[in-house]
Amino acid sequence: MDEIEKKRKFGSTEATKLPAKKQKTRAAVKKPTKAKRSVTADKLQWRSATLPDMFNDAEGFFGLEEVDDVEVVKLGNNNIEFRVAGVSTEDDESDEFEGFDDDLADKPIPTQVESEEVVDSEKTQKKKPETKQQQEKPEKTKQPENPAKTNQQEKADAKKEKKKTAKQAKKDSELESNVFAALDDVDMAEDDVDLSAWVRLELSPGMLSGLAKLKFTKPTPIQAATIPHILAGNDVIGKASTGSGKTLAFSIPIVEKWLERAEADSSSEASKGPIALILSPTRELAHQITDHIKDLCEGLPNSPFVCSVTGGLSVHKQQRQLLKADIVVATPGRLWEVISASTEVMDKFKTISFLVIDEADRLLTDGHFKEAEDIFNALDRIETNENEKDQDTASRQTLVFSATFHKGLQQKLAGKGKYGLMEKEDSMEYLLKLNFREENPKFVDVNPVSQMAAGLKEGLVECGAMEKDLYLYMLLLLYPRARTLVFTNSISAARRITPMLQMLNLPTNPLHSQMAQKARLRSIERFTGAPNGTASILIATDVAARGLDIPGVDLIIHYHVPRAADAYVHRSGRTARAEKTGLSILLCGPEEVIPTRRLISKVHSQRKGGGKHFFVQTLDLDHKLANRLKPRLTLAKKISDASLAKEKGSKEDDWMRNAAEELGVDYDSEELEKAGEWGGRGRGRKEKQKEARALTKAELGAMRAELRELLSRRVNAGVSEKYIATGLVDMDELLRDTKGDFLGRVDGLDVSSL
Ligand SMILES: Nc1ncnc2c1ncn2[C@@H]1O[C@H](COP(=O)(O)OP(=O)(O)OP(=O)(O)O)[C@@H](O)[C@H]1O
Repeated sequence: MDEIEKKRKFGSTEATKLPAKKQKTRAAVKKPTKAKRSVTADKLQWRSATLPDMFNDAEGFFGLEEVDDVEVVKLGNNNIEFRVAGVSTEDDESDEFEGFDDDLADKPIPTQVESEEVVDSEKTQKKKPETKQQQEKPEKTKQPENPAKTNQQEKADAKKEKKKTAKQAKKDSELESNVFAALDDVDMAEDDVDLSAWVRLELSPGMLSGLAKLKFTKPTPIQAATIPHILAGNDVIGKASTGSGKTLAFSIPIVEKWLERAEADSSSEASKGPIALILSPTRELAHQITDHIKDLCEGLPNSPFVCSVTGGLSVHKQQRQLLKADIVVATPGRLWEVISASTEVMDKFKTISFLVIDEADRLLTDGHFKEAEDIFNALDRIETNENEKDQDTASRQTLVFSATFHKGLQQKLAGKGKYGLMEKEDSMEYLLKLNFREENPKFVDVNPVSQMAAGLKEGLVECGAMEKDLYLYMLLLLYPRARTLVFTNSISAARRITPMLQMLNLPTNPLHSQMAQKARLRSIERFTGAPNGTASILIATDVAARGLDIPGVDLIIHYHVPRAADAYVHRSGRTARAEKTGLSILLCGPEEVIPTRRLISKVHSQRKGGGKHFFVQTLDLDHKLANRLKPRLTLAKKISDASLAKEKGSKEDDWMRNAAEELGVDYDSEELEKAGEWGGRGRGRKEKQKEARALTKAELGAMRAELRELLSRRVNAGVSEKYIATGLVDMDELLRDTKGDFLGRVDGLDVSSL
């Protein structure tokens, strides 16, 4: 950017009037020491411009590129020409860009012909560097003026050449040994990975090297249990806890089959149509699955074209991509929109060998099923047409995966076949909407006892209804180096909590479905971008609950108790993934105690045995400390609420002003309010909003200053002689010596009595 800025500046007319010193330098380099050749813009050495963080170049959106050492010459007819340094034997002093030529700026612009002539003469001078053979060949036509001198010269030249060749050879051999060393490193890295645990699955060598590159030394239990069935051609329903590698459980066999197909059809260049369609309930998850498959295929000599079809790109573009796709990962709504608009695209799907439904219990219920059903029906239709016969069962394989399935699935699916299932109304009737190829899909449940990841610890904090913000703040202080995901049940709560925590100097980002896609990606990026060991907080709704594999999440806080048990399982599953550990804490208000007990008993029902079982530990936070933190929290809340209310108010004002204009009446917000706009339900809240809006800039400024002062003051944590100084102190450290007064006399929640 700097370079470009510099060039732009020099290119302007003011820039031509350089200070005397600069003019002098320019005069010195003006001697043509290095010939330049003309090239087209696409031949220049463009590279991506690094944007300052504030521009947040999500997805390379700005797409800016920069280039160095290029002279831009104005030609006639508004044309410009790019000149770069050609091969030169002269010294390199002129390499530094010294601005545009004064002559060019001051002189009339040359005509097209003149400038072309210049370029041509340069071209002829500089043409290609001579080959070694040409250099060695003596020029027959030219007679030497002084043979003795020429002889000497030739000797010197030959010596120079020999030296140059030796130097080059040395350089080459160094380069070669470096390259081989690097390759050895890669081989070593792959050799180091013991893949014997994968052998039983009989995967191809290409696939094994892909897994070695990912450093996955052994299959996870769900992979070991399902891959052989999928490779054998069975329909599979796979259940395994969150973060247990379900994505690769279906992706490895799909890519294996694609490799087989590609080898068999190596004669044909054109895509035969996709081999697999993978459906996912959210965009983020679809992109994540796509990336995961791409990572797996990275080292393959021949890899499939994986294409995600979600909102965000134009329908036409996605249709074009679908025509050449080998594996399609899609959200149902968008896919249906894209394929139902083109029979050509729709027809491509008759080659599907695998239909995968990830997060099946969510995708086949909720509001998603209508579009998913349209897709299934269309797939059945084109397959039937293709085979020109009525079909009861699909010829494609159906693979269904999730960490949670409705209660009763285990007994009902295991070995009883789908017809047995149909009779039971409370069973997985949504699975029966799928046209399985087999009567008995293989049901694989690798965690029949617990749905929760093995490395997960669960805790609960009981607090007053109005104290949730305070206890959330305390927990965040307690884990000051954690990557924490806080779940709320509503978008408005996520919107409110984010600025409040930001006011308290905590690095917080929001994530909910009313944010634009780019802002969502940016939030996740910022959340994950914080260096390890530093605080990073994401306040999210359940849009982030399913499937997201955000690396290194340490702590989940349920600000609201989730409305359903499966949401609790999936939210908590964003931590303790891939055999790591993590903590999930529920903030439980008085009105949430009964639903919480019900929820925990449901989630841990399989683990229930005789006696007391404390799967969720109650954490007793220090109320004295809470009281000391209250003033800063209250102030932060007031300031952020005021900012939100002002923002909301000005939007409402705009809306009312527009409405009044359309009606042709005068706008008077007071009048309209009196006329009932603020009355009725939620009046108290509206009153508060009104108060918050009424705060002046000066009042807000004073509150900010007070908060700053509070945050800089130390708070006596009541633990030995140590203090909380700012929002970012290691409370773990503080608590290390305590006798349990803070983290508490740990009482378990007795699920056996539920
Ligand atoms: N064989 C393996 N060895 C080590 N890590 C693995 C292996 N397979 C997958 N992983 C890693 O485990 C993590 C979790 O995998 P994945 O996202 O597929 O989990 P999941 O079971 O689909 O979880 P969820 O139910 O939350 O969607 C990923 O980071 C993935 O790269």
